[in-house]
Amino acid sequence: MSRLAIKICGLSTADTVGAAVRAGASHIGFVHFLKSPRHVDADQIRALAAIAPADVERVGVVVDPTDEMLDELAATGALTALQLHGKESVQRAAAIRHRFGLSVWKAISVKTRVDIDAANAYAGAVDRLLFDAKTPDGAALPGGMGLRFDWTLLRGVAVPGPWGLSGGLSVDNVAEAVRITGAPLIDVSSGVESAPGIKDMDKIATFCKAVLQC
Ligand SMILES: O=C(O)c1ccccc1NCC(=O)[C@H](O)[C@H](O)COP(=O)(O)O
Repeated sequence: MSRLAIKICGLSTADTVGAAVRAGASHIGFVHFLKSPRHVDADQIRALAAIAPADVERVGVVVDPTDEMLDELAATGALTALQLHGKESVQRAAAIRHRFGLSVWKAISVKTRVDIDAANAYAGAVDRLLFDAKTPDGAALPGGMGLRFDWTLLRGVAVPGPWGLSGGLSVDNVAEAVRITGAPLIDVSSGVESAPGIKDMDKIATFCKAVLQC
């Protein structure tokens, strides 16, 4: 079985980028969303991304971004992928992929099987689907809330193309999540923090170790 990919999301310091890389993360994520406690601006993303070796994918997380915002991020030359974490339509996702020439991920907010099925519409329009827990109406953030969904909804589902699992993962539950879903990529944020927006280097190390043992 091939090694699972790991994305540590919401990094905002050089130390924690280093910790993620040393622990074996294949992807590092930078949240560019002002309301998030993990928000980093374009200059910070440029500096943080430069710390990682070239073979580590650098994912910019955005929510219903404007082209101007994406122009600024793309101009950093720091990102290999954009993760669309808002209500972007299939057409908007495809247009972003075409315009910016970066790999495009679409986060799919999941509560029921209907949400999983709706992801099929993005087949061919994006490079990866990321199944994440749907946050409640009125929640402060559309992701990074430490919420999980019913992983059995993904059991036996033929996802069209590369995908990943996200939402409420931690060292205590990630092996079960992988066993149930068979996810090829695991994404985590709150589960490796000591407080919202504060990544914990030890938690990053133990989480990655647990994933790599799956
Ligand atoms: O993390 C954020 O603050 C965030 C804000 C706005 C949109 C998306 C955000 N995070 C996206 C991620 O990829 C998270 O890793 C994912 O939602 C899982 O988060 P968690 O449940 O905390 O592990």
